[in-house]
Amino acid sequence: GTSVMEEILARVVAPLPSYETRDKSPPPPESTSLEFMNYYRGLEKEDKVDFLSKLSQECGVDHKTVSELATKLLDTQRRDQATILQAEDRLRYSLTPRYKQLFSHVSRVEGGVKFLVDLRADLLEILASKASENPHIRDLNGTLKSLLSKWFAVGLLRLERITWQSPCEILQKISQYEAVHPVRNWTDLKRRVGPYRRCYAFTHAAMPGEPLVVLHVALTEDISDNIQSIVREFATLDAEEDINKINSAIFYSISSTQAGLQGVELGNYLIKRVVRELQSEFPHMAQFSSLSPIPGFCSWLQGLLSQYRKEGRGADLLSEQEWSEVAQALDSNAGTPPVDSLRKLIATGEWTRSEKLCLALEPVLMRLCAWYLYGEKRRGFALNPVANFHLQNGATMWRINWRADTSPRGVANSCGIMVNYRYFLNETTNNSVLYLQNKAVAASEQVLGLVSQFQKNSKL
Ligand SMILES: CC(C)(COP(=O)(O)OP(=O)(O)O)[C@@H](O)C(=O)NCCC(N)=O
Repeated sequence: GTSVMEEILARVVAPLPSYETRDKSPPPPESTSLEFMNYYRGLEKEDKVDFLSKLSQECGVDHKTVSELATKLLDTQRRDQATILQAEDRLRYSLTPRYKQLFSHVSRVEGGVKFLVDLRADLLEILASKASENPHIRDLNGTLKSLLSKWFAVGLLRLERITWQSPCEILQKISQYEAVHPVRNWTDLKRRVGPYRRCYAFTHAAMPGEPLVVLHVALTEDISDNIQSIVREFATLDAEEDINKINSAIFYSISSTQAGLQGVELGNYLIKRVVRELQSEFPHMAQFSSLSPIPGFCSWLQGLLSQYRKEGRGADLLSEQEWSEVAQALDSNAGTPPVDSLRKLIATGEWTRSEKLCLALEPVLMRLCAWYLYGEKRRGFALNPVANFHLQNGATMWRINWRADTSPRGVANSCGIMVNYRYFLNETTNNSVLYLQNKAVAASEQVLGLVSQFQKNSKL
C-alpha cells in the first residue's frame, strides 16, 4: 500500500545534506540502494506508476528552501561579487532533487546502472501512455536522462566489431535485437557478419555483454538501391573481400536495444564512430549512405486517399492520364470510383503482381513518397521517424528507390520503396545544425524533382 511506499522512500531516499556538509556527508550504505532496487523490482506495473509518482513528488526539490534562497539572492544583488556567487551556489545546490543523489548512489552498486536504464524505460512508458498526470514525473525523467547521458558519453563507450568468432551470447543478442530486417536463421546471421559485411555495437563496462546499439553495414562498389542484394542473396562464394569492389559503406540496419537510453543519441554516435573505423580500414572509401525503410508511408497514403476522396479531389493526386492508365490496367468496370480501387490495391499489395499497374503507379507513388518524406512534418521536423533520425545526424535525403524492398513487409509498409540517406562527411555538421535550428531538409536534385512534381500535380 501507499504507507509502505512512503515508509520505504523515507528510509531509502536520504535527505539532501546541508549546504555546509554537502561534500563531507558519507553516502548511505550499499544495502540501502540494494533495498530500493529490490523493492522496486518487486512492484507490479501499476504500483510502479504510483511509486515513481511519489518518488518524483516527495523526494524531489525542497521548494520552500528554493524560494527562500531565491529571495536571498535578490537581496544580495547590490553586494560584492563573492557574496552574490555564494548566494547563487546555495540556490543551485538547493535545486538538487533528493532522488538525484539516490540515483548516484544506486549507480555505484553492481547492476545499478542497468537498473536505472530500465527504470527510465518505465518512466518513458508512463509519460507516453499518460498513465500519470503528475508534472514531477517529467522532472524525474529529465534528471535521470541527464545522468545517463553523462554515464553513457561516447568517450566511455566501447566499439565492438561482431564477427562469426564473437561469443554465441552476443551473436544471439544481435539476432534477437535486429529490428529492421529480422534475422531468419544461422545462415542469415553468418552472412551478416561475413565477407563484405560489418556489424558493430557499442558496449559499456556497466552493462557487460549487452550491445547498447547495433549497426549493420554492407561494403559495396556503389550505393545500394535495393535490400534484396544485401539480405536476400545467396552467400558470396569468396571468403575474402576484394578491396577493389569496396568503395561504399551501406548502413542497412540500426537498432538501439535499451529503451531507457532513448534520447541519448547512441545511434548517431555509433554511425559517426563506424565511419571513422571504416575510413581507417579502407582509406579510399568515399561513399557512406544508409539504405532505409520508410515505415508509415502506406498508412499515410491511405489516409491521404480517403481524405481526397471525401473532398472529391482524387483528380489532384493523379493526372487524368494516370487515372485512365490505372483504370485500364485494372480493366475495371467504370463503376468503382478510381480512388477506392487504388486504396484497395495499395492495401492488398495486389498491384505489384501486374507489370502494367507497376508501370502506371511508379511515377505516382514515387512523388507521393517524396512528399511524405520531405514535406510531411510533425512540429516542424520530418514526420517519418527514420528520416528525422538521419536528418538530425546531418545526412542528405539523397535517393528514393523504386522496387527496393519487394518483400511482403516492404510492399505493405512502403509500397516497396526505400531511401538512401547519404552522409557527405564534410556537410553533416552543417546540415545537422540547419535541420535542428531552421528545420531545413538537405535533399538531392532527384528528391527535389519528385517533390516539385507532387506540388505541380496537387496544386499545393
Ligand atoms: C534509429 C534508432 C537506432 C536511433 O537511436 P538513437 O540514435 O539512440 O536515437 P535516440 O533514441 O537517442 O533518439 C532508434 O530509434 C531505433 O532503434 N529505432 C527502431 C529501429 C529503426 N532503425 O528504426
